[in-house]
Amino acid sequence: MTRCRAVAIDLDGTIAFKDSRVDPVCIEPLRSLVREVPVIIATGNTVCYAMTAAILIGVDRTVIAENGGVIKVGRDGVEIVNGNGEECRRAYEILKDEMKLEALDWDLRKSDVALRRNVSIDQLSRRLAEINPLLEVVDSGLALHIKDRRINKGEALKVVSDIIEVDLTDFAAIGDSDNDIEMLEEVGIGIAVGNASDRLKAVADVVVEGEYGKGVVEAIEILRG
Ligand SMILES: O=C(O)COP(=O)(O)O
Ligand SMILES: [Mg+2]
Repeated sequence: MTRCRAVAIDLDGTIAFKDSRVDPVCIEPLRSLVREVPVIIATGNTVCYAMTAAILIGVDRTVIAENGGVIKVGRDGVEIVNGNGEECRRAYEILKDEMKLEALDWDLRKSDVALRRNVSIDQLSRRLAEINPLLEVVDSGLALHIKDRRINKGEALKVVSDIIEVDLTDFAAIGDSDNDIEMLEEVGIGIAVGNASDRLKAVADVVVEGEYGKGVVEAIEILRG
């Protein structure tokens, strides 16, 4: 028995190391958990990446991608795209030469713009505010993301919670970075892994000692009570 009715889990920096290789220690525990409750990947990465990861890891095939900008409900189900992708791309085009920005997965993204982490987030945030105050930058630890301020993993989780008919207060969420803040704030139990950012640890209900997959294993043990 688990203390929650569903789990939302971040991918990079949580299930996977910083170089994107999955930490194998958490795979069997996740496969065992998904036999009890839905386990939903919520990532800043693209939707095709999220879906492939979900299938290979063996968790739920409803996924949240692009920091909540894309929700895919089952492998062959509907895809919900939110956020002002056009404005994000416009801001990138304006700033790319000036700030030497390098876009990642440009052709695969439908909502936000992901960037290599080679620029100062403060500087980029300041310039972005001048161009379009409705946009913001968030750091996933893997990439910087230019995104619509209204979009985040927490908002997307509200949509998923309606679809799967599980209250947000009955969800647990596990993550490592600033792009997980809203998700951890929205749910009943927010858990930060040991390698999490200070800002995420500050909003978490529980901070586990283990890093990456070991942290996920510890979080699952806590959820089992
Ligand atoms: O920035 C990304 O693409 C991935 O980030 P996340 O899986 O840790 O949310
Ligand atoms: Mg992460």
